[in-house]
Amino acid sequence: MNVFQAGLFEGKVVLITGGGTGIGRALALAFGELGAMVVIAARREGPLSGVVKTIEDRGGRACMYTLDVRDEARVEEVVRGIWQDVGGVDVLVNNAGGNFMSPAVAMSAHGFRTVLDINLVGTFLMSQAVGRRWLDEGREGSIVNISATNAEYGSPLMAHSGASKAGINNLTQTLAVEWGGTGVRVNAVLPGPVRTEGSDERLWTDAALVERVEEGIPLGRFTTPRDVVGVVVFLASEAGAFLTGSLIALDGGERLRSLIF
Ligand SMILES: CCCCCCCCCCC/C=C/C(=O)SCCNC(=O)CCNC(=O)[C@H](O)C(C)(C)COP(=O)(O)OP(=O)(O)OC[C@H]1O[C@@H](n2cnc3c(N)ncnc32)[C@H](O)[C@@H]1OP(=O)(O)O
Ligand SMILES: NC(=O)C1=CN([C@@H]2O[C@H](COP(=O)(O)OP(=O)(O)OC[C@H]3O[C@@H](n4cnc5c(N)ncnc54)[C@H](OP(=O)(O)O)[C@@H]3O)[C@@H](O)[C@H]2O)C=CC1
Repeated sequence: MNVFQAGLFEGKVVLITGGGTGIGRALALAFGELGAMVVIAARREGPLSGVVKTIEDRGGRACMYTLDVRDEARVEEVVRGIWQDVGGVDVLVNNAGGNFMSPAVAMSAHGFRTVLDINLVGTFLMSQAVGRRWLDEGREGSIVNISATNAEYGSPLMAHSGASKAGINNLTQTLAVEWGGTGVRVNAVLPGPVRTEGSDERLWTDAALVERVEEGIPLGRFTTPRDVVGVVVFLASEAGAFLTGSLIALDGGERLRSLIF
């Protein structure tokens, strides 16, 4: 993004979960272009290695770890490895997420728990493993959580996702208060619907519904990964130095649709 100063994240390590696809991939490429050492982590090796190669081909620095954010022992092992390999983390983006569409009455308890575990428990485990080290070392840091607008007004057909994102918003504000004293900032970005490989496959399968929803957005289009990049980079940068516990909606006004008459 050329609105940001070249080399803005030179000397910084940015860890992005789910960095192999969609929004996470866009974030990884952007931080790479801004000079960061980019560390990406997710379950599948294939998408991760593609992103590392792209960053390196563009002259940046990146590395990857396979992990499932639900696996507490693996999260600890990976974060310990990052501290050993690249000297720690300056920015953590909790982006890994899961979702599928189902009426609440038809959703299995395991399906509900799965999404809560990936989105909310995963965000907690990653934040705790990184935050603990920041507090021990008296080191400043910034966490940006990728929440969603469905956290705020209920989430028909995505009860698990809405509940998990509401939990992420609350966790964001709790950690902002608990960790603010040592210069650790914790914020969240709440995108509206974004067309990505993961969401196209699982959520936006009804073309007529997608068109109707898009038409109702005051700014006339869905959120893009590029929109998310702009706000996350801002929050992680010096320009966001006095922001903590902020929940920033990024939806072109979509959540205000009901106000249209
Ligand atoms: C057009 C309307 C606009 C409304 C505006 C809303 C505002 C926008 C809000 C959007 C918010 C968030 C969006 C996103 O998060 S998009 C990201 C999508 N990407 C992903 O989901 C990628 C990762 N996903 C996955 O890995 C999987 O989908 C999953 C989350 C399911 C986890 O995979 P895992 O392998 O761990 O889990 P299992 O496959 O073993 O399944 C676990 C249980 O879940 C049940 N399940 C899975 N899929 C479905 C489905 N499609 N329908 C019903 N149930 C499902 C599965 O059966 C398992 O349960 P059981 O053991 O009981 O069978
Ligand atoms: N698309 C949308 O409409 C919106 C998305 N969001 C949020 O944005 C974030 C990114 O979503 P998006 O880019 O659309 O979707 P994608 O499916 O493209 O990305 C999700 C990423 O998370 C990783 N991931 C999923 N489960 C786990 C896990 N258990 N452990 C580690 N990594 C995991 C996946 O990699 P792998 O499978 O290799 O593990 C994948 O790279 C999510 O938090 C999502 O909820 C928010 C609002 C709207």
